[in-house]
Amino acid sequence: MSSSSKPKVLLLGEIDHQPAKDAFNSLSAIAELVKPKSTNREDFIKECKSGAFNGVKAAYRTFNSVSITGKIDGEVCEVLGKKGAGLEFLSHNGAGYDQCNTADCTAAGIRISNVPTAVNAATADTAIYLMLGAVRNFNYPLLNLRKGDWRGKQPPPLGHDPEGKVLGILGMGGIGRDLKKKAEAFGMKVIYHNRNKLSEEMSGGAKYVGFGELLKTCDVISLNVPLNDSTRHMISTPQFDMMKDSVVIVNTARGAVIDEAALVKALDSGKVYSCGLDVYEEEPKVHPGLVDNPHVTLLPHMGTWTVETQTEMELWNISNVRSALETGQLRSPVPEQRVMKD
Ligand SMILES: O=CC(=O)O
Repeated sequence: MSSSSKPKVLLLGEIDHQPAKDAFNSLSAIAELVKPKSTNREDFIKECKSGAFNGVKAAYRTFNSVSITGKIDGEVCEVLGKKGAGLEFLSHNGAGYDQCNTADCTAAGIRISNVPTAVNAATADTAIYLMLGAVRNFNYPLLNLRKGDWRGKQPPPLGHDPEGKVLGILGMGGIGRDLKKKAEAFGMKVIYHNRNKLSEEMSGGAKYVGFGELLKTCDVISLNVPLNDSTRHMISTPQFDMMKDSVVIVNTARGAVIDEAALVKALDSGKVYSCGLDVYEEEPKVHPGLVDNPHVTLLPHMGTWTVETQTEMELWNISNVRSALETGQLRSPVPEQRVMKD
């Protein structure tokens, strides 16, 4: 096949791990691999309009490529999709694809895939770390030790044991289910709320409860839902008001699922005992009320940040691109578009 007759694959962002670099480069047998020259959205849109990506069938994108393209919204879909470069498949390297507007992509004939499953264990591990940090109040003594002040002038406040506490998992997808198993090893009782009640086998016997009951009855609440119009700020002041006093909040999903300003107020009032967060409403900005609070456990979006998981995610994402090129179908299309066919 001459290179001009091959479809193009657009790489938006970087592939970091050697097995995945090799897998991506092997696509050159069936596609022309192209990268944008642009480093910002304005230039990227101009580059699309210049025809540089015409004939692009599939694109591999990373979370950080948002710095090149901005959000994948109507404006970007216009120049990349069927009225522009002709992109048909957009493979997002991550479980959460809220940077891509699915309705705009659908309208432009672009089908999206994400990376489920591969992220589960590492993200659930991160939730466990954050939960233990918050429940045991480990951040406060940790800060004193690093200041050379051992346990501080006063003994640090006592933490709590996870043993015997009720963990409510909001969103019982793959990550939620993995977290359930791990939390049970700490002696926690797990209940969950989800759009749909799962089979006994899928839920591993965890009790399904309504949203309100979960808010009212849990000692620890972990957020494991995708960010979309119906989950944005699903936890705000009215929901905090329904929770038990001294509840602990854990978020490894997306920051905007929680109203961050309302969380800071609930922490300041003592309604929320502590929280463990990996994600924030306006990353990389973190609310000063969180940064300045020595009792909360915070990470800078590290949920899947391990060699094994990152490698597995990159390989999975490449398998979506390959499947799109070879079969015209994505391996793991996003739920909103699962019925979309040619
Ligand atoms: O945030 C990480 C992911 O969405 O996979």
